[in-house]
Amino acid sequence: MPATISALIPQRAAPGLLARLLALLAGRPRVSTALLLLALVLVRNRHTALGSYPRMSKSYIRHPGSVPVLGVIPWAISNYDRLHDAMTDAFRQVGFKTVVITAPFSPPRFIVSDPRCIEYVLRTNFDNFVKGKFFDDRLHDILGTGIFNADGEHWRVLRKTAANIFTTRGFRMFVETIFADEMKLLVAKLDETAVAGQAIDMKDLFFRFTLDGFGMIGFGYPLHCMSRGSVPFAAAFDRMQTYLAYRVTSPSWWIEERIKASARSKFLADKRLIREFAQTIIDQRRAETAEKREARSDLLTLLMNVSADDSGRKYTDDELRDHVLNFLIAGRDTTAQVLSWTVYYLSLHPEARKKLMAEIDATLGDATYPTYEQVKGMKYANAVFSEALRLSPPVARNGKTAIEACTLPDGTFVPKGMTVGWFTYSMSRNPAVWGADAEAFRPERWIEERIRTQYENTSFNAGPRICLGKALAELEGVYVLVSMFRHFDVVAVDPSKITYANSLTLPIKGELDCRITKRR
Ligand code: HEM
Repeated sequence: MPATISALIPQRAAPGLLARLLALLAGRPRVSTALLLLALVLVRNRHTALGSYPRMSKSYIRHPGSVPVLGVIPWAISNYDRLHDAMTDAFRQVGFKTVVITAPFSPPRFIVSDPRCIEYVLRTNFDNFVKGKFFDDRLHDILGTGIFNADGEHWRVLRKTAANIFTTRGFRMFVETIFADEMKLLVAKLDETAVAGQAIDMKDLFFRFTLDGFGMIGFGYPLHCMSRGSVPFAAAFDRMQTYLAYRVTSPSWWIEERIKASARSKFLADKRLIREFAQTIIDQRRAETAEKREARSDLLTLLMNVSADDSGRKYTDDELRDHVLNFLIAGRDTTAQVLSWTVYYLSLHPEARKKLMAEIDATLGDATYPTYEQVKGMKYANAVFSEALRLSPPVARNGKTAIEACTLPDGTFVPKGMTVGWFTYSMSRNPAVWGADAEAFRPERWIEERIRTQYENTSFNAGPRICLGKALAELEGVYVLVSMFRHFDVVAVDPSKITYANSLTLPIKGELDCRITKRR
C-alpha cells in the first residue's frame, strides 16, 4: 500500500502528547496502522452508515477477503497495488456472484458482475440509481458540478448540449485536420527517436496527443503539449487523480486527510493550478470579439450559449470551469491509456503486431496516413483497440447509489441509499461471458464471435449514460494506432515489468519506454 498510515502522519510535529505519540508510531508502521484502525473502530463516528442500514442479511455473500469488524480493510491494504486482480480473484472464489463489501465508517456496498444486474442499474431502473453522495463526497474537488457527478435535469442539459459536438461531420473534420496535424508532430518525434536509436516514453506522448486533440475539439484552444517540455497542468492532474483514487478506496480517507496536512496542502495547490488552467481557457474565450466567438462551434461555445436551467440562466465561470475539467479528463486520459495498453499487449504478442501491420499496409496502399473511412473499415485494427480496452479498461470500477430500496434481477435486496458497484476489469475476465480464454489477449474474438452487449462489456458504461465520446475515442485511438504502425514498429522495452497504478482510472504505472524502428 503506497500511502501507509505512517506516511499519513503529519511531517511537522503536532503539539503535546499527540506529537509524541505520532513520533513514536511513525517508526512502527504496522503498530500505528493497527492502532489507528482500532481507534477508528472504537470511536463512534457520525459518518458511519453501518447503523443506518438494516443488519446485513446472512444470505448475502460477503466479499471473500472480509474479516469480522474490519470488513475488507486488511484485504484492501494488502492488495492496494493489485486491487483489480485481487478483486477478480475474489469474484472467481464466489463464481462471479454479487458480493457485499463492508468496512468501518463506510456504508456497505454491493459489487455486482452479473450483466442482468448491470442492465437493471444502468437502464431498467435508471431513475432510481444516481451518482449520489458517495462519489460526490470523494470526487467533488476535481469534478465539481460537471457531467460526471451530475444527476437529474442538470445532467440531462449537459448531456444534450455536449452531444452536439459528437457528430459524423465533426468526426471527419477531426481526422482530417486536428488528428492529422497532431499525428505529424508525433511521427516527427518518433522519427528522431528511431534515428537516435533511443527509447521513448509512449505513455507521455499519448497523453500529449489526446490532450492537444481535445483542447482543439472541446475548446478550440491549442495547448501545444506535443511540442512543449513539461506540462505542469498534466502533472498536477495525474497527482490529483492518484490522491482521489485513495478516497474511493479507503473508508477512512476523511480522517487520514485531517491527519496528513502536508499531503492535503500539496493536493490543494494542484487543485488551484488545475482550476487556473481551466479559467485561462474561459478568460481567453470571453476576451474574444463577439464575431469571432459566434464563428465557433466547439463545446465551450455551446456551453456558454445554452441555458443552464428553465430560468434561462447561463453557466457561471465556476460551472464552466468544472465542465472544461470534466471533459478534459474524459477526452485525455481514457483514450491515451488504452493506446498505452495497446502497445503493451502488442509488445507481448508479436503475431498480432504483424497482422496489424499487414492490414494497415494492405489498406493504405501508398498513403502515409489513413482517411476517416479507412480507420472505420479496418477490422483488425479496431479489434486490437477493443481487446486492449476490454482487458485494461480505463474506468476499471464504477457504481451508482439507489434512491429507493429495490431488488436486483439476481434476487439481491438493495436497501435505500446503498451503492451498487461493479469492476469492469473483473467482468472482462468472467469466463461465463468471454469464454475459457477470457484472460487472453485475442483480438480475433471481436471479429469471429458475437458482439457482447453493453451490459456484458461495460468499458464504455451502458444505458442512457453510455460514454458520450465512445465513437470519438475509437476513431482517435485507431487513427493513432494505424498511423503509428504505418511508419514504425513500436515495442515496449520490458513489457513483463509493466503493471497498472491504482488511480481513479487505470494508467500504466511509471513510464512506457519503447524502442522505435522505422518501417518506411
Ligand atoms: C477509450 C476511451 C474512453 C473510455 C474507455 C470511456 C469510458 C467512459 C465511461 C466508463 C463512462 C462512464 C463514467 C461514469 O459513470 O461516470 C464515460 C462517460 C463519459 N465519457 Fe467516456 N470514455 C472514453 C473516451 C471519451 C472521450 C474521448 C470523450 C470525449 C470528451 C468522453 C466523454 C465522456 C462523457 C462526456 C461521459 C459522461 C456521460 C454521461 O454521464 O452522460 N469519453 N466514459
